[in-house]
Amino acid sequence: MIEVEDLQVFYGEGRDRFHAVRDVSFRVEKGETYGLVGESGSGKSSVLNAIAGRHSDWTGTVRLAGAEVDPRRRNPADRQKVQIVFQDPFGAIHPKHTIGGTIAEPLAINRRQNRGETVDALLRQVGLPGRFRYRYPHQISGGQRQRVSIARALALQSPILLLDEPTSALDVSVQAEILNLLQDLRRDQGLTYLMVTHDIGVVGHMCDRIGVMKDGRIVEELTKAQLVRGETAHPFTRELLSESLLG
Ligand SMILES: Nc1ncnc2c1ncn2[C@@H]1O[C@H](COP(=O)(O)OP(=O)(O)OP(=O)(O)O)[C@@H](O)[C@H]1O
Repeated sequence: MIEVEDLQVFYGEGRDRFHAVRDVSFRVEKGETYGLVGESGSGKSSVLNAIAGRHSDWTGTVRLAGAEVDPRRRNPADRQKVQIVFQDPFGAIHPKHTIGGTIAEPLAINRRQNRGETVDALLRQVGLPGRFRYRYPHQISGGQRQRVSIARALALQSPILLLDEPTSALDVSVQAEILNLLQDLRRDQGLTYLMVTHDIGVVGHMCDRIGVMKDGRIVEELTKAQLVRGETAHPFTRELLSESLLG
């Protein structure tokens, strides 16, 4: 579902040009969850934003659901292949729009019919009552807001979700609920996930494989089984895992 080859991501121009991601290649199979982990500034979000079409200064090859996409997503069909769920559900939702309006926005932009029914179905899928469509973001909890972000990301039936630290801004008590919801959705709808996380607990709960990033490169790939057995070849990964476990 996701194939990335020799991805290079840049920021800035001229003398300020910064090469943030170097020679990154990986693939994610349909139905799989692939985690990108690594210290702050290692390039995880840059990879996600390039794949999402949110940052266009990159070279390399990105194939989504079998077809190559260009950095600017000139083909409108490419814009519906991936959706992104952000860390901070409050920042991602317009404070003056109702929940129903927020979820319906991508449907309206894409001129989809039967938007009311679709919003009801999406609320149900993320475990929120239908009456929530009339509420505003400040009237619901952080966990409920993240459910709304997920509902909106599901609206166009994109086969790939990019998850950028989807639970790190939430209370510990609701983190597992959101992770369980994401797992159920992945299973029921055959979705493929690429997620960025700092949290080794989230990796253990969600990821089939991880790519460990350092200084813009993937320095090691591990399956969940290798991770659980501590079979890491790279000293940096061992350090990262022990820090996460301690933290
Ligand atoms: N808009 C930008 N302009 C300039 N440099 C940027 C920009 N965004 C990111 N960078 C730089 O690119 C590098 C990778 O950043 P990125 O946000 O991808 O890392 P990350 O691993 O996701 O970090 P974090 O876990 O803190 O989000 C960093 O050195 C960062 O300073």
